[in-house]
Amino acid sequence: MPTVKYQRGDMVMGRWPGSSLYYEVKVLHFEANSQLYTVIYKDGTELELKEQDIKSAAGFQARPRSRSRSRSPGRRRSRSRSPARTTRPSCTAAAAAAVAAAAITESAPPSRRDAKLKDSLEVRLMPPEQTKAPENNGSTKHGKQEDNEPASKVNEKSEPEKNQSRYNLRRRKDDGDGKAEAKAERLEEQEAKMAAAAPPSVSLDFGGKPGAYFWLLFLPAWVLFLVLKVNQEDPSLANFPPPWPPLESFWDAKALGFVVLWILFQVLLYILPVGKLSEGMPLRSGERLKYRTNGFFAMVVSGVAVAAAVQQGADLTYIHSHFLQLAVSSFLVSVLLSSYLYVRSGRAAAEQLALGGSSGHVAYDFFKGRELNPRIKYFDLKFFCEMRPGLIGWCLINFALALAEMKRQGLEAPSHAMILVNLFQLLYVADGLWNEEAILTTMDLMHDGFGFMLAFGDLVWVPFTYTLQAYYLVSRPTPLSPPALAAIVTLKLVGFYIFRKSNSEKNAFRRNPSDPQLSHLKTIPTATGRSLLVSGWWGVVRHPNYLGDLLMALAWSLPCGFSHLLPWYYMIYFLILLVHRDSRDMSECRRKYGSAWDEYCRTVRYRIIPRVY
Ligand SMILES: NC(=O)C1=CN([C@@H]2O[C@H](COP(=O)(O)OP(=O)(O)OC[C@H]3O[C@@H](n4cnc5c(N)ncnc54)[C@H](OP(=O)(O)O)[C@@H]3O)[C@@H](O)[C@H]2O)C=CC1
Ligand SMILES: CC(C)=CCC[C@@H](C)[C@H]1CC=C2C3=C(CC[C@@]21C)[C@@]1(C)CC[C@H](O)C(C)(C)[C@@H]1CC3
Repeated sequence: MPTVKYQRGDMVMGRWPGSSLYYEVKVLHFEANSQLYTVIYKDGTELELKEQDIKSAAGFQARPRSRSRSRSPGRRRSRSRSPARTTRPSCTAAAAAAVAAAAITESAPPSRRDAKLKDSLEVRLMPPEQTKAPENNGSTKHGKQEDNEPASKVNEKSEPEKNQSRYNLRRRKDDGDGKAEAKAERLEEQEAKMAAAAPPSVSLDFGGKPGAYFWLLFLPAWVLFLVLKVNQEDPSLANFPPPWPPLESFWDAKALGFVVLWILFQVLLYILPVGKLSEGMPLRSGERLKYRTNGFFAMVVSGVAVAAAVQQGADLTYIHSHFLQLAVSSFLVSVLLSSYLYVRSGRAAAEQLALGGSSGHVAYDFFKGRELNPRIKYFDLKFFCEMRPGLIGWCLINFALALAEMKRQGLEAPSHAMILVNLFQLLYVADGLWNEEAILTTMDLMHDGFGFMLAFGDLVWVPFTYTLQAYYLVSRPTPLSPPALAAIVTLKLVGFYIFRKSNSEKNAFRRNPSDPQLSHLKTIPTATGRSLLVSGWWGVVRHPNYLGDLLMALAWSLPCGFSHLLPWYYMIYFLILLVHRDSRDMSECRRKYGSAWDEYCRTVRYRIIPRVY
C-alpha cells in the first residue's frame, strides 16, 4: 500500500512542467489511481504533479542575487524575442522565462546551456505572483505593442522580487557533479511522461453526476418535444402538450435503413484519398494527428448524388413525412455509438483521455466522453461525426423541406423565407466544410472527449433541431417585404464576416504564431508556450466568433416572423449554449494559463458583446 508523502494543505516546492524550476505550491489533493498530486501555484494555476516533481521546501535554497548579472545581454536579447510580437513582458510569463533562462544558464554545464535556455524560453514559464517584476510604468500596460525587453533588463528590474521566490534549480547533490547532464536528460524524460499523463477530472461541469442523468434523459425528450410541437397545426406554447402519437409510429425500419445508408455513404466519401491531410494541434503526448479534410468535396458529391436521385424520381418529401422516425433512428445510432465509445475508452491509455471526462462515474463519463480522439486506424470518429453525416444531413433535410413546402402549398418555387433559411444555413455549413481545418483548433476537437453529448449532438441535435425553421415554414407561409429581406440579408452577411474572420484569425495564429500576416497583432505570452491574441478580433471581445454566430442565428429566425416562439428556439438555445460554452472555456483557460488569462480578461473586458457582456 503506497504511502501519501504530502498531505492536503502542505506548502511544498513543485516543479513547473517542461522546466527545472520549482515554485512554492499548495497541495490540494492526491489521486491514488493516477498517483498524482493536484497542486496550486501562487498565480492560481492548478496542475497535477508526480511525487518526484515535488520537494519539501527545506530541500531548496534561495538563489544568490549577484550571479544573475553575469550574463551577456546581447545573447539573451536574440533568444528572448518571440517570432510573433508580444506585449512587454515585465509582468508576464516572458519575464519569468527570462528569469528561468538566467537561472538555468548559470547552473547547466556549457554544452547544455543553449538547449536549456531555448527550452525554458519556449515554455515561457509563468512565475508565481511574487516573482513578477514591478509594474514600472504606463508603457507596460497590455495593449501597447512593444519589442521584448532583453532578458537582462527584465531580470534586473525584477531582482528584488526574484530573490524572495527563486530557488536553486539543481538538486544539491548535483552541485559540481559531472553526471549532471545525464540527470538532466532523465529529468526531461520524466517531464515528458508527466505532461502526457491524463490527470483525473478536477471539477465536473454540466451539473456533475446528477446533471449527467438529467441531460441524458432531457436532451432526447426535448428533441421529441420539438419534433411533435412543430407538427402541431398551432404550435403556440398555450397548446400544450402536443398530441402523443401511437407507439408504433416511432419506428420505421426503412427510416433506419436510410440513416445507416447516409452515414455509410459519408464514411465512403471521408475515406477516399481525396483532399488535404491536415495536422491537428499537438496532443499532450506531443503527437499531432492527421485528418483528411475533404468535407467540402463530400458536400458537393452528396449534393450531386441527391440531385441525381431526385432526377431519377426519388421523393425527398419522405424526409418531411417521416421526420420523427428518422430522428428516432438517428437517436438509436447515437446511443449505439456512444456505448461503443464508452466501452472502448476503457482500453485507452491515460494520455488518450480527455481531461474532463474521466471522473470514474459511469453516467457522467458516458455523457461527457472519455477518449479525446477515438480512431479506428486512421478513421477519426469524432471529427467525422462532427463534420459529416449531421452537418451535410442538415442541408439535405432543409432542401427536402423546401420541396415539401412547394408540395404542401402548391408553389412553383420555395417561398422567399424558405429560400433565405436554406441559403443562409447552406452557407454556414459550406463555410464550415470549406474551412474544415479550422475545426481542429476548436474546443470540441482539442479538449472534449467523444461521448453521448457530441455523438447525439452531431447525429440528432444538429440535423433534427437546426432544421426547425425550415420545418416551421413548410406549412406556415411567411411573406417578407423587400426592405425586411434586405435587412435580414445584411445582418447575415455582417454576422458571417465577423464569424469567419475571427475564427480564421485564431486558427491561423494557433497554427503558426509567427505567420508574417499576423505580425501586427499583439499577444500575451503564457506559461504553456502558447500566446493569447490581445488585439485584432480577439482584442474586441473574448469570443468574437460567438458574436458573429449569434448575429447569423438571428438572421435565420427573422424570416419566420414573430407569430410563434418555435422558430426562435434556435436563437434562444444558441445564446444559452454559447454563454455556457464561454464560461466553460473561461475556466479551462484560467486553469491552463493562470495569471496570463486574468491579464487577458483585464485587457479584453467583455466576453461576447462589446460593452454589454
Ligand atoms: N452552430 C453551433 O451549434 C455551434 C457553433 N459553434 C461555433 O464554433 C466555433 C468554435 O467555437 P468553440 O470551439 O466553442 O470555441 P473557440 O473556437 O472560440 O475556441 C476556444 C479556444 O480558443 C483559444 N483561445 C481563446 N482565446 C484566445 C485568444 N485570445 N488568443 C488565442 N487563442 C485563444 C483557447 O484554446 P487554446 O488556447 O488551447 O488554443 C480556447 O479554449 C465558434 O465560431 C462557435 O460560434 C460552437 C458551438 C456550437
Ligand atoms: C445540447 C447538445 C447536445 C449540445 C451538443 C453541441 C453540438 C451540437 C455542437 C458543439 C459544437 C458544434 C459545432 C458545430 C455544430 C454543432 C456542434 C457539434 C459546427 C460544426 C457547425 C458548423 C460551423 O461552421 C462550425 C464548424 C464552426 C461548428 C463547430 C462547432
